[in-house]
Amino acid sequence: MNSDKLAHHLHLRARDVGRYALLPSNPDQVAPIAALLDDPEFVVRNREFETWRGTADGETVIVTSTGVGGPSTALAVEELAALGVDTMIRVGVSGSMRPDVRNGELAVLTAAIRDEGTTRQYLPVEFPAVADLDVLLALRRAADRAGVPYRCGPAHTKDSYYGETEPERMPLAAALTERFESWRRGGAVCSEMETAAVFIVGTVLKVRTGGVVMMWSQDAIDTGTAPSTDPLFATAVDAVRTLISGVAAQPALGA
Ligand SMILES: O=P(O)(O)O[C@H]1O[C@H](CO)[C@@H](O)[C@H]1O
Ligand SMILES: O=c1cc[nH]c(=O)[nH]1
Repeated sequence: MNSDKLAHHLHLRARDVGRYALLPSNPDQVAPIAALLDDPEFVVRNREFETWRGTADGETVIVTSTGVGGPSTALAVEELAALGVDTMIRVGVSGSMRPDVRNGELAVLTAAIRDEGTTRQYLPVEFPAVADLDVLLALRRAADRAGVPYRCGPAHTKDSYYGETEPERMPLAAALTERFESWRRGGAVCSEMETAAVFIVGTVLKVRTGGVVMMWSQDAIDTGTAPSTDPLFATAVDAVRTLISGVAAQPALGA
């Protein structure tokens, strides 16, 4: 993309970004994540897309919010890739799908169940939504170093938050419950709303993607007692630093 051309939704230009992006969905999480980089600075905000920039080992890293769900996430990944970003990590919060997970554990995401609509406009649903191996390994290393409990596995990505958290009040209650149980029995770790879009759009555009989320219990969400996201943010930034330090050995897909 011409460095002067303004990305339609993100309001970024190619000169604003580098190769690396961290992607929370929540704009409120952008500044605290950027604060863990060197020389953080606000860049721009348009709609739900707020961007800050910092550096790690002298490399530019941006933090951009994607908004909730597949449609806005897909266009963020599209516009960032067009600007030259080739490595993107989803950072967020999810519900847990395993009874033995404690509130506040992290999930390093190997893949995503495409229980949403956006990615079906990119690839047939049989195509797997998977993380890039180098990004995945950097995230797992960072989670180890953070010293917090974590799981690795697939996320369930859906379009309807309340269809997941309150399926009983939906006309499709029986089907939703049965499908959710099948994801759980198949080994899904957590449920959230963006990872499938990050992985599939990233695959199509040949950029490296990964994801890490903190799992909050429904009770913690309902009572406003959710644990601090500090270990989540530290893990994501540490993973980017690892990728940057090994950058020569890890070319982007298709490079
Ligand atoms: O906390 P974030 O990262 O926004 O993630 C989860 O929370 C939102 C729903 O409340 C969805 O975006 C879901 O993916
Ligand atoms: O259960 C949850 C919690 C957070 N975000 C989700 O999408 N689901």
